[in-house]
Amino acid sequence: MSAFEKTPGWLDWYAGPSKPKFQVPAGAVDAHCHVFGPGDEFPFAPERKYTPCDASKQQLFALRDHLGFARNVIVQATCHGSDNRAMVDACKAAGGKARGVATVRRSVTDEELQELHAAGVRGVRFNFVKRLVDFTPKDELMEIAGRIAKLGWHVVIYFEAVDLPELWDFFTSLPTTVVVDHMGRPDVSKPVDGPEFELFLKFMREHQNVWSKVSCPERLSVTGPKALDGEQNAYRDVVPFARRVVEEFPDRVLWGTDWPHPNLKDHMPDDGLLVDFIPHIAPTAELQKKLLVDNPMRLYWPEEA
Ligand SMILES: O=C(O)c1cc(C(=O)O)oc(=O)c1
Repeated sequence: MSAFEKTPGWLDWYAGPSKPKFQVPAGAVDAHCHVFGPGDEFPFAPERKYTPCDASKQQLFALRDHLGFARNVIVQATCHGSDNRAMVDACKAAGGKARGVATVRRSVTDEELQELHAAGVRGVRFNFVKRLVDFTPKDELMEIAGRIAKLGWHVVIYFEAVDLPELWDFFTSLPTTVVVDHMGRPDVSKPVDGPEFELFLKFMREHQNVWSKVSCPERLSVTGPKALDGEQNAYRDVVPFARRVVEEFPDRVLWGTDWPHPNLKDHMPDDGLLVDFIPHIAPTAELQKKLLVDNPMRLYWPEEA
């Protein structure tokens, strides 16, 4: 028994995912996933907004192998706050097959940043989703960005589409590569060529340093169908949005499972079927290789790319 009690209604990750029908290209990277604890070994942060189930590094690596991926990028989950130990432990255990994205505070020392770098961390995450984190002043974030820029790291940003106008000036002054989580969470019930998503495309078009993860259809979809029971055409309403980004910015897109899928309320997807979503948004072998191999390798393993 864990000392932690899960948030009421918490959905655990899907056990026994199917084998994807879509075979990912050799060397593919799952560029957005997390580990949770285990809480008894790596306690969740006191300031967390949710308490998840455990999702260990061994379980993550088993999923990687099952789905046919070669590597992972493990993103610090907000339930661990700025205590990066679980993520760092997973990166170290992966034997070079994982990189990390950390959460740090202004008080982080240069020595600590160097240790994170040695463990495989190549970026920091700034989170603006109000249900997940407390507000951090922008001057603190900008100071952190300036420091990590010197290490060659990038900034990952997570925000809701409605907040992009207000955050625009801050985002466009960041001195690093900037990677947007989950396409900036578009409202996919709005038109793909409407003003809200057009602003996001403009953000990428006018700023060559901005990349996007075309991930999380299971989070963004309104009408489904869900990636369950062998469904090969899951989350159809998200396809036009993700495909648009992949086709317009083929060299600045990443894909990830988002396993273990924190805070899903409706259903937990079969991760094998999530992989089968990829050819719908990246329809050619060339786009698939850029999305799954070339782009993440350039960003996270430039010495091997
Ligand atoms: O939408 C979310 O709830 C969510 C949460 C986290 C996190 O807690 O770190 O990460 C994600 O990529 C997505």
